[in-house]
Amino acid sequence: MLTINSLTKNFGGNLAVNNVSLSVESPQMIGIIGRSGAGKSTLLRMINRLNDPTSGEINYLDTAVHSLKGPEKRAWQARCGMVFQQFNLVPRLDVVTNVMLGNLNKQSTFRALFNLFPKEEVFRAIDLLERFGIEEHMAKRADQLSGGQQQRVAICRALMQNPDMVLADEPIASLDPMNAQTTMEALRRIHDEDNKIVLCNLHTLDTARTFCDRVIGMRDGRVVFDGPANALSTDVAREIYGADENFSETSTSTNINALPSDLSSTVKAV
Ligand SMILES: Nc1ncnc2c1ncn2[C@@H]1O[C@H](COP(=O)(O)OP(=O)(O)OP(=O)(O)O)[C@@H](O)[C@H]1O
Repeated sequence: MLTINSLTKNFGGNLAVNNVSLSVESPQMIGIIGRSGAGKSTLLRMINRLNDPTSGEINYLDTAVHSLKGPEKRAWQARCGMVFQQFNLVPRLDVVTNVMLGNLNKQSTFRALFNLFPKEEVFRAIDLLERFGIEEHMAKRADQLSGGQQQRVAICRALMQNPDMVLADEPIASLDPMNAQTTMEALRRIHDEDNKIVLCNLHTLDTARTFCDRVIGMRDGRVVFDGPANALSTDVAREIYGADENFSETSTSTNINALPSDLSSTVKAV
């Protein structure tokens, strides 16, 4: 389905992504892990063409993604739903309008500016909010929601255009453990129920193990591990993170059960 060949991105001498090749043969939930600066975001941003590759190829079915330009490139970007760490919602707009903005490139800016959305789009947005358990907040301003609720709104917005795949760039990095779990469950449902590829940059190993079928480990722009989540041993993690024997997985954890017991019970009680 998705094949990446010798993909490289060079930012003025800084090799952010270095000769990466990988292939996704069927819809999978894939976690990309690695320390800060390993090239995870740049890889995702090349797949949806927010960044142009310096060299290499990205092919999806019969589309040569790496060479798309103009309207074809924008059409491709509509096929990749993006979810960002900071949600990127419009804070003063209500939740349902934020979701409908996911279809912005399919409707005129004039209509969007004046909130003139067709009824079917309003219903579709509400259906998505219902699906992820946030319909009761649909009339609130986006900035009145918690971080986890905002991230689920952002996921609904990404789904509004019925994308072929969802690319999530550190979707839980700003969330507390409870909200991180709900957000990962929502992303997993997109894979399980809609049969879509979900590619998700993550900082935490336990999240990758719990929610992903496959894990890609990046270090210094290269892929240094690509395998099933259950093959992600502590030794492999050390190799990915370039850490020594003092490396502690719990220090990267967002799992409520992996937190110190006093804090864990506080979080569970909320
Ligand atoms: N627009 C840019 N201009 C110049 N250098 C960049 C740009 N974007 C990323 N880089 C550099 O490319 C390298 C990889 O960055 P990238 O953001 O892809 O890593 P990452 O693994 O996603 O890190 P993080 O987890 O901190 O987001 C870093 O050295 C970064 O400074």
